[in-house]
Amino acid sequence: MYKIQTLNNISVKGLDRLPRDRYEVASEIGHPDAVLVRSFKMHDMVVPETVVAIGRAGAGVNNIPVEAMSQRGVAVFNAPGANANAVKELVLAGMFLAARNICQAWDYTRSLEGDDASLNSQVEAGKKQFVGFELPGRTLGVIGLGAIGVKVANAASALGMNVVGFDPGITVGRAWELESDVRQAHTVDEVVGQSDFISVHVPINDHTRNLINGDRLRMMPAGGVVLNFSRAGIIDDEAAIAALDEGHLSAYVNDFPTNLTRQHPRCITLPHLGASTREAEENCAVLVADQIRDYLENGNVRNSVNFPEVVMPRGGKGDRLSLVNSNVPNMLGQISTALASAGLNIDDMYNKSRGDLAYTLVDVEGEIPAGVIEDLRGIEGVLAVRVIR
Ligand SMILES: NC(=O)c1ccc[n+]([C@@H]2O[C@H](COP(=O)([O-])OP(=O)(O)OC[C@H]3O[C@@H](n4cnc5c(N)ncnc54)[C@H](O)[C@@H]3O)[C@@H](O)[C@H]2O)c1
Ligand SMILES: O=C(O)CC[C@@H](O)C(=O)O
Repeated sequence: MYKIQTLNNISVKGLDRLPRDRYEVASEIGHPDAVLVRSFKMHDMVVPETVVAIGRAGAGVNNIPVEAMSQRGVAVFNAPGANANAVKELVLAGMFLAARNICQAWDYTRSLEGDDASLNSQVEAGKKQFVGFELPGRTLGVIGLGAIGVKVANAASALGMNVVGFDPGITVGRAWELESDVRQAHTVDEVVGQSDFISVHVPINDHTRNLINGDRLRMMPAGGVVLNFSRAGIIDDEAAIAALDEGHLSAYVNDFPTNLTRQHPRCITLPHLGASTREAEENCAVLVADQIRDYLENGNVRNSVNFPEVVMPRGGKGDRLSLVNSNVPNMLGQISTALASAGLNIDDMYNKSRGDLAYTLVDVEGEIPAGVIEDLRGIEGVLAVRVIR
C-alpha cells in the first residue's frame, strides 16, 4: 500500500487516479511515500524521511525546498500548463477591469442611495469619472513566454492589441505556439519602454525578484497598467504604489494582496485566484497524481523540476531498480558491479543526468536481494535507492 499525504485540498478527480486498494491518501498520515501539495509552504516543515516524491498540483514550486529535496534524492513534480488557461482568462479580466475602471465604477454604483429615478440621475451624472479606454491598438508587454505567457500574448493579439514579448529561455515548442505578430524584445527595458500594459509570467527567483522596479515603471508610457499573476515580489509593490500615487500608472492588478496594496483605490487585488477554476484544479491534480503514481509504481519521471525525464516501459519479469545519484564519474560502473556480484543479469537500463543529479532505472532478471540494495546505498554519491516489484 502506498501512502500519500496531502498538504492542501487536491481535486477529487486527481485523487481518484490513485486506486483505493493500492493507495491510502490523507492529510495526516504516518510514513508517507509521497506528498501532494498546492500552495502550502513546505520550507519550514520536516519532510518525512520516507518521502520519495513531491507533486505540486500547479506550476510554481517556490513553496517547496527543491534543492534540499534534490540532495535527498526526492523527485519534485509539477503540472506544467495545466492551469495556464485559467490564469490567462484572469489576466484578460484584469486588463478589462483596469481599462474600464470597472471596480471603481461598481463601488460607485453600490454607494448610491435613493429611489430609481434618483439613482438614474446619479448614474448619468457620475459615469464620466469612469471613462475608460479600449484595448485594440494598445501595446501589451509579456515577460515570460511559457505556458501562461504565450496564451496571454496570443489572446491579446486576437483582441487587436500590439504584443511584445521577452523570454530569453523560450522553448522551441512555445515559440511555435506564439502568434506570428507577437514581436520579440531582447531586454526587459525594451518591453517596458513601449508597453501600455505589462504582464509578468515568470517564476520567482533571484533573477526575477523586483524585475519590475521603480526605474522600469517610470520607463512605461504614462497611464500604464501592470499586472502580476505570477508571484508576490516580481513587481516591486512599493514602487508600483508610488507610480500610482504620482499618476504615472493608472492601475496595478495583482493576485497577491498586501496591506500596502489591497486598499489602494487604483489597485485591483485578488486572493491568489489565478488557478482557481474547477477545470484548472482538476487538470493539475490529475496530471500530478498520474506522474506520482507512475514514479512510485514504475520509477518513470515525467515533468519533474529537479530530475531528468526518464521513461522506460515495463517489459521485464524481474525487479526494477530506481536509483538517484550525484552526477559524478563511475556511478554506472559501481551500480552494475554491485548487481553483477550478486549474479543479477541486467535486462534493460536507462540513465540520464540533469545538472548535479543523475537518475537510473535498471530492470534485472529475478529479485534483487536486500544485501545488494544495502551495498548500492553504501556507494558514495548514491542518494536514494528503491526496488519496484
Ligand atoms: N496566480 C496563480 O494562481 C498562478 C497560477 C499558475 C502559475 N503562476 C505563476 O506563474 C509562473 C509562470 O507559470 P507558467 O506555467 O507560465 O510557467 P512556465 O515554466 O511554463 O513559463 C515560465 C517562463 O518564464 C521564463 N523566464 C524565466 N525567467 C525569466 C526572466 N528573467 N525573464 C523572462 N522570462 C523568464 C522561462 O523561460 C519560461 O518560458 C509560475 O512560476 C507561477 O509562479 C501563478
Ligand atoms: O494552487 C493554487 O491555487 C495556485 C497555483 C499557482 O500559484 C501555481 O503556481 O500553479
